[in-house]
Amino acid sequence: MASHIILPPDDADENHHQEDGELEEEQEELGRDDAPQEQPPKAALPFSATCVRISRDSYPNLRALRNASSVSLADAAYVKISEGDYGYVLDDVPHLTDYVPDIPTYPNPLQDHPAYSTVKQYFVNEDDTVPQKVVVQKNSRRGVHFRRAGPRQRVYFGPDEVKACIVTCGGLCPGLNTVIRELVCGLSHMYNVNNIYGIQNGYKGFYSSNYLPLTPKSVNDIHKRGGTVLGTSRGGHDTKKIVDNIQDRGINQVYIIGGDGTQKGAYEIFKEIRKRGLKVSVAGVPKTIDNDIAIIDKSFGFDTAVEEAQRAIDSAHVEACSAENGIGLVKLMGRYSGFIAMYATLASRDVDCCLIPESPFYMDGEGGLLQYIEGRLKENKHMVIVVAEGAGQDLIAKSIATSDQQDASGNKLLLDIGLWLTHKIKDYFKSKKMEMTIKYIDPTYMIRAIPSNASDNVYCTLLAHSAIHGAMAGYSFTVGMVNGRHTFIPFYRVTSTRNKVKVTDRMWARLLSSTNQPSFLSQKDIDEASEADRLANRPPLPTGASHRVASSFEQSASSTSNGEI
Ligand SMILES: Nc1ncnc2c1ncn2[C@@H]1O[C@H](COP(=O)(O)OP(=O)(O)O)[C@@H](O)[C@H]1O
Ligand SMILES: O=P(O)(O)OC[C@H]1O[C@](O)(COP(=O)(O)O)[C@@H](O)[C@@H]1O
Ligand SMILES: [Mg+2]
Repeated sequence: MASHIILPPDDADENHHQEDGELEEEQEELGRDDAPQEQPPKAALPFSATCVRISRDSYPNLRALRNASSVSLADAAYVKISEGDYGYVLDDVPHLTDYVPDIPTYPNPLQDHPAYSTVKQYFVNEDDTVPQKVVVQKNSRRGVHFRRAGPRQRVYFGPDEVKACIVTCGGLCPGLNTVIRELVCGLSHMYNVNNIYGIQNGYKGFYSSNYLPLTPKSVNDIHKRGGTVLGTSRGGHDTKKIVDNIQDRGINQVYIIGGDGTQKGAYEIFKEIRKRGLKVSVAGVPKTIDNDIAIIDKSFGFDTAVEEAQRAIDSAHVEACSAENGIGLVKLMGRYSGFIAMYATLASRDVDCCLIPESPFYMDGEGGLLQYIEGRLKENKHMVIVVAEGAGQDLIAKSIATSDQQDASGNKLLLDIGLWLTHKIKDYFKSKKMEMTIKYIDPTYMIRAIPSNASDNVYCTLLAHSAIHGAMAGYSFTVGMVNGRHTFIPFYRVTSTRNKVKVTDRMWARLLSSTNQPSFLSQKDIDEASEADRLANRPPLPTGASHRVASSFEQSASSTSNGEI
């Protein structure tokens, strides 16, 4: 592998626009290791001593990488990249040794753990990385890789040294308690850590509440409950106060569970810790019910939420079928991304129309939603509509006065698209003098305030363990599954973009073909999508795609974004 590179902030191009995503079988067996080791002394540099500062202009790949992930000028200083043969790029995560000199290392206590003694090749090779894109052609460059998660042979914290804390922030999500439980049990059982604290009610709990001591006993049953035993909140991120408290209380591992906003907060905390030269690992565990965090395959709790959303859709279907010209309308979570609505629709097969924020639609006239509903009722006598809460906000704004209110985290407060649609549909059929009934179901928090299902529970366990292994090994990162492998992802990567349903990808096409709804895309929209695809070096959409585009989208290139295959 070639030299490490940290992109310097001083040559960053501020105005540049975007141009352009189980451990054992492959591992080398790594032997036992018993003695603590001193690191070779390093000069105290502002950046990693193992890193070479280079001019970004001389590295077109790095420029593309930086542009592709929208790294801000300030954050360019923290980007840590290595290049290898055939276009291999490692988008690496920060390590304690980047800024703290002479840290001793210790043998990983797992090597003496009876439960793990049966595992032949337990430790991950330090050089293991995971590709962001797994679909390649013969001449493809190897592309961006992330450091593989998993236990390292040597750790950067001594047996009694660790003082860890756990915080949950943002909205609820099934599985939060499982992650908390597995962080506590994993730290305790795998690394013999006894000092673990819970921060109460989100970021503000760092400086405004007592820290709760957590033990495997105190968290034993919590995975069976929804919510978070620690409490959560939006707002309250004060970097200086938070890091002051981390420093004053001697915390050296910070586990932060939360969504895109929370991971941005984790990044700010990491930067302040680094500025102060503290020996503290920051590990983010991404949480989002909307599945909108970039890079990762899927967020924990998402499957559970989709399963619960099914129940609402089933009820809507029963109501719709039992009335003459019955419409069942279900509103599901999804502020900016319609993954829950899309997957619930695909899973249900009872849905006639799914509306998401990524796919603008219109109500009136030829090809509009009202005409489609009328046709569907005449044909089938009932229909089910699923709408993501962030869909159609532009339409509501046109018809009623709106204000730009925000929640404590700065998220725009949405208008109720479900109620608005209900009134519009009723008015339309009244004007047509056509009998119909509409039943509006809004399960809101019911899909996220539940315990996680079996597969999410296992997923949460693996995420928690990966976070622990990474923190013990001295890294700061967001943990995430990429192409089925657990990885350490740089904070800036998961916070610089939001994952969205791509309406020009196959998954949305599958949905269109399963509901048979109009795509609401004009030829202009399709042309623009084709151009975007072309710019991203993907095969363009076939020309001549028309109003119903499902079948033509089937031929478009496969995506590497999460949730779409
Ligand atoms: N850009 C940011 N910098 C620092 N903290 C942030 C930022 N955005 C959000 N936060 C904090 O992260 C926490 C959760 O954010 P929020 O957006 O509400 O939820 P989520 O993490 O689920 O996306 C809040 O305490 C909020 O103050
Ligand atoms: O009412 P709250 O608690 O702010 O949460 C509601 C919002 O949170 C969300 O669930 C998104 O939160 P995530 O960060 O978990 O993706 C939205 O779908 C929803 O609008
Ligand atoms: Mg969010």
